[in-house]
Amino acid sequence: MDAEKQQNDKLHRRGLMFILSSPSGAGKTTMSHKLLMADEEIKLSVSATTRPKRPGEVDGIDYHFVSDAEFDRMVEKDEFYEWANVFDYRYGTPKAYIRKGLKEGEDFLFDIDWQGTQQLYQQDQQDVVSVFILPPSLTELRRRLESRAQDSAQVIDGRMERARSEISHWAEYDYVVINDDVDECFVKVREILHAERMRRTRQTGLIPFVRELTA
Ligand SMILES: Nc1ncnc2c1ncn2[C@@H]1O[C@H](COP(=O)(O)OP(=O)(O)OP(=O)(O)O)[C@@H](O)[C@H]1O
Ligand SMILES: Nc1nc2c(ncn2[C@@H]2O[C@H](COP(=O)(O)O)[C@@H](O)[C@H]2O)c(=O)[nH]1
Repeated sequence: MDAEKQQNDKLHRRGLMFILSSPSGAGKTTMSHKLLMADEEIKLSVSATTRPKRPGEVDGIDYHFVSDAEFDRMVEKDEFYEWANVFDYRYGTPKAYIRKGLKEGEDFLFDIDWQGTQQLYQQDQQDVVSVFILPPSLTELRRRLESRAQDSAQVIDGRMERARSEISHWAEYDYVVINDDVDECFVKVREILHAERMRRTRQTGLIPFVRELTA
């Protein structure tokens, strides 16, 4: 067990909502997978979506793939923390699982767009940490979307058309990182998470700890 884990075990703290956003193809899914592999204390918030499954995606792991009717039902029953229309489909964060985990001090990773980020800020500002990932250039962004080879040319064109407007939201985020080299970008994302966990206001166990320390 490393020193940071020991510290976290000793001092209770509030869970945080760690958001990664970017224009499509800039690399937030790549960063999310690396973070989930490297950090056993953070869990993915699995969104519900009406978009069709891509090759290799697994229901319940990458998304909860739901019908339009099921999404309507979830909206009606107020089961989402936030939801938005993105690229002709609907995406939303189911509420129950996240609320319970946060109360217990768990951290959650969100791969959501700027609309969802704004909604989470409005509801729960103190627990949100947001990171915007920029591509090094739009040429490279298109190259990545094409090399991922999971979307049709028409879908890729649509995502490229929206890239500028997505990027225009960069200044609404707490942190901005450029994903040029995967490993360098990942180190930065991980450092942000580590530092945010140590924020005094999140470490609710500090007061009793210091009291005991100085008794
Ligand atoms: N720094 C990088 N250099 C080169 N390729 C990269 C880099 N980061 C990610 N990629 C590749 O670019 C493609 C798009 O990345 P990824 O799927 O992570 O993007 P995304 O932001 O999650 O997109 P979406 O919003 O469409 O899900 C993938 O094939 C990924 O392997
Ligand atoms: N507001 C939300 N946005 C979400 C959610 N889940 C994913 N997303 C965003 O949608 C686009 C497209 O994702 P893709 O998997 O189809 O490429 C991307 O920007 C995601 O971040 C959500 O629950 N709420």
